[in-house]
Amino acid sequence: MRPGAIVDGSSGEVACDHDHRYPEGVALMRDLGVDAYRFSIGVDVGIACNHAPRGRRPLTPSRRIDGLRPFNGGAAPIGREGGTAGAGVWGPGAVAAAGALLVDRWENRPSREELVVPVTLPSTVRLEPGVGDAPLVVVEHPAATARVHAYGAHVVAWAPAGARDALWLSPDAVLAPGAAIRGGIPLCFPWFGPHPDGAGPAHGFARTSAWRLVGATELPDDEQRPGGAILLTFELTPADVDPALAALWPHDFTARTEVEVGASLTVSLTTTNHGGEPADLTQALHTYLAVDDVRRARVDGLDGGPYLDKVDGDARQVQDGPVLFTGPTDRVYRGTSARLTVSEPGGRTLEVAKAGSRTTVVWNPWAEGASGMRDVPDDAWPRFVCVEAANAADDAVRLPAGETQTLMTRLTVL
Ligand SMILES: O=P(O)(O)OC[C@H]1O[C@H](O)[C@H](O)[C@@H](O)[C@@H]1O
Repeated sequence: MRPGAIVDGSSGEVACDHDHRYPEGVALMRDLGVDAYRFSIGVDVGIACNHAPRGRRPLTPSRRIDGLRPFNGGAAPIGREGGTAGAGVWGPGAVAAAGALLVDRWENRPSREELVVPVTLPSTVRLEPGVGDAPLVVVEHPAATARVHAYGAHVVAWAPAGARDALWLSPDAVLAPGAAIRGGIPLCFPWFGPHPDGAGPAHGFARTSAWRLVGATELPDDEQRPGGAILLTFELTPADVDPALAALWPHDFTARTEVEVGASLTVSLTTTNHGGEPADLTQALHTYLAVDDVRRARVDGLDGGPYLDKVDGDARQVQDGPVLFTGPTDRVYRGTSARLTVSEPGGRTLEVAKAGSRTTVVWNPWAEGASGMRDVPDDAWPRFVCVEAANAADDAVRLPAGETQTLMTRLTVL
């Protein structure tokens, strides 16, 4: 379309954006006096809107749409259990109910205040502008400093007192809604790697969703935590997730991320399945460890472990000795539970401990892989190695209805 041909400057670039523009759409329908509207409604909308997810305001009874069903009948009501998604021709009552639903969804969208539930921040914690409306939580505690984005519940920096940062964050990391932050500890959830049907983005929706900060607490100096620590807690429910992405994993869940900032950094991801069916998931705490030069680094603790070699067509291999880096490395070690160390000659040693994890992923893209990544400078790939506590591939998790599961990793500079 010729630029400038439309008076208000619109172009054909966005042909249909109902998801973002539904308030205008509903208003337009009202102005036009239409009495029927053909559309489809997804289970995720039913889940997100027809009951109050934990931590969110309940819908007012007049706006609930229990029993909403297509005119042609046959589809079950969309209720708390999920029900049946349907498409059909809807009558005036349904249009009014759907309009109310859309308005409710809009009115119930997380506000800046909801993304920071009123928690009393310890004096060593402050909020700074982060990504979109989701703040950056800055911790400056005598035991350690850290920076954690509520967007993705993503730790981007952690340095124990007197030490340099143990995590690598790309200087070209994109900090914008919709983008995954390159570096730190991205949370890969509820799937790791490509979406099982190829329908969604890599590594799930957790890393591109705005989590709610629901707690910031000072933990005492004791034997377990010398020097004390700060515990940050973030939560995510389907209502916090872009509905198009939430629909790709249609389960009613609460995910809770706890970040303990102290002499060690502990990150845990706890998932509760509130639905009536088991939920299948894969996941990773995709830790980018800072190293001086990955070509001189070694990972100990995986000797003898079977792995899938993703740079060799998922060939099944067995680790012999420490992991050394001589080219693109992308390995999924199976059945691992041991503590690992990452070290360099004359450099520091990082310990990576974990719990609730059967898989360890070790990754570095090397020059050829990094050259295709716009958020990694060409000369930056030697500066990190990813050692990821995960449950993936053959170690996927089936979370039964009503149950809770936790994946945890703990970093310590030795
Ligand atoms: O670029 P991303 O989507 O963040 O993924 C980065 C990497 O994550 C994991 O380590 C996978 O095993 C790799 O195959 C993938 O390339």
